[in-house]
Amino acid sequence: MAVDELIPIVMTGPSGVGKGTLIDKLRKEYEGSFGHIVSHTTRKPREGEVHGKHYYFTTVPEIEKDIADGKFIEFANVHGNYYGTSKKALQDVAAQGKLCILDIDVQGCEKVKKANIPCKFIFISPPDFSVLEKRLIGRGSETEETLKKRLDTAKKEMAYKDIPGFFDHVVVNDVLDIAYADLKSIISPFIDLQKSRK
Ligand SMILES: Nc1ncnc2c1ncn2[C@@H]1O[C@H](COP(=O)(O)OP(=O)(O)OP(=O)(O)O)[C@@H](O)[C@H]1O
Repeated sequence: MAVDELIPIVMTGPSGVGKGTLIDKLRKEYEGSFGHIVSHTTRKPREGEVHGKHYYFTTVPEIEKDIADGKFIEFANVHGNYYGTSKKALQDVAAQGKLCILDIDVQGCEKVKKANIPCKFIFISPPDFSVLEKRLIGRGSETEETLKKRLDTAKKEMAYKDIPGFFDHVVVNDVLDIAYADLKSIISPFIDLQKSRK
């Protein structure tokens, strides 16, 4: 498949499915092809997360003002925290001739679609629901309360993958290497295009 436009790649899927893990692998293998889009969030930093690198950590009043000013292409309030991608963050990456990869939730995808921004939409799905719970517990990032919230949200998000035409691709993340190979086959035409434009 040939592509002729360096459109952003949007990865979504329930919390704990492995989006971050897959994106990290892509970034390692194709170092230099992907720009770094720094999202904004009002959640507290996890250990090791750096402001301006992993996220712009911001406050609710600040992000609400920027959203009202139309500075975000998508944003969502997930589990009581805002997450969003500013237009400027995408422009910064495009200006460097790099490929954008967005890790956003399903609500964010809806907003990007409504904003008519052309993107490649990829849903990362768990093989089954119990796997999600295991991965979230295994990651050690959740309290009992946030785990329940994430799993409740995940149930709703999973329904979207079956909406005809909503996603361009669904990748099942069961065995990591197989999921990664599937993802690579979808993304490699974009990598080729990005490299040819250097
Ligand atoms: N195929 C896989 N098999 C087993 N474990 C996996 C697999 N993919 C990811 N994991 C593990 O599952 C946990 C959740 O993965 P990750 O943090 O990448 O999820 P995420 O979708 O980015 O979540 P969030 O949206 O909450 O950031 C991590 O501990 C990761 O190492």
